[in-house]
Amino acid sequence: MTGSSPQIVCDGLRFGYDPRNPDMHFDCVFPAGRITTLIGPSGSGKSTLLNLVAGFESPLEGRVLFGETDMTATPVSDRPVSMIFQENNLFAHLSVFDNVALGISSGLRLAPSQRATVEEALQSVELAGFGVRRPAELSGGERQRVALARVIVRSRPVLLLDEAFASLGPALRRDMLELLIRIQRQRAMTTVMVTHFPSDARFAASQAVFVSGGQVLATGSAETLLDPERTVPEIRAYLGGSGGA
Ligand SMILES: Nc1ncnc2c1ncn2[C@@H]1O[C@H](COP(=O)(O)OP(=O)(O)OP(=O)(O)O)[C@@H](O)[C@H]1O
Repeated sequence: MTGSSPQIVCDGLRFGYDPRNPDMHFDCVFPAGRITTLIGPSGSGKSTLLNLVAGFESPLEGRVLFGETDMTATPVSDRPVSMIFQENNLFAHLSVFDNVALGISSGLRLAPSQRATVEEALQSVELAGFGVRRPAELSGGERQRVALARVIVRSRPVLLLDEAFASLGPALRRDMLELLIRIQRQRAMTTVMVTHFPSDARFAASQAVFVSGGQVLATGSAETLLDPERTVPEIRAYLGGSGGA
């Protein structure tokens, strides 16, 4: 793998939570340096696919490739990935500053220049001065911004988001997506974003992967795949009458 962000290939992945019944089968490509949205009905396997890419789950067959590198057997901690979940991204007993600093040093031993890096990251997510607080003293949106600040200092080339902003209201979700886009563009991270909001997917993503029944049913440009007028019947049905506001 080169220093730049890798294309991610899920090549013939077979998986089942019951290994005797590998009922999921994923083949797809997440283009290098782009934001891809992973959409599909509830229970279709989106989080499972994301967890296979992150390394939290292991396929029974197939390979996960980051660029030319086969990551299939690589432990989560050794994959060049940052991940943000809907909740519980932060350690409750640590300050906001330390939660971000963990992205640089798991032992929280930081050189002065690294402490400055943490402060800069907090500033860039508009949380300057919040470093001394505990996560419980923040709003849900602020907690997710701390998680984004940690993504900034970790500086990994791959970013995975599993419904990261789902519990926030529409205006705040849009603000968070704008922040995400800004951070993603600065580093050209290969980004995969699971969301249940087609409008969020259309706003942030250039590519889309549609998962249904444990399989990838369609991939392509987000603009086309998420347009009820131009997409395939399965996605039109998923988007519903309103076109998926
Ligand atoms: N840890 C687990 N053990 C057993 N089955 C699981 C586990 N996690 C998920 N599943 C099952 O695997 C299937 C896919 O789940 P997954 O969470 O990947 O779907 P999803 O598309 O992300 O759903 P949602 O949009 O509701 O979050 C579902 O049938 C789910 O019940």
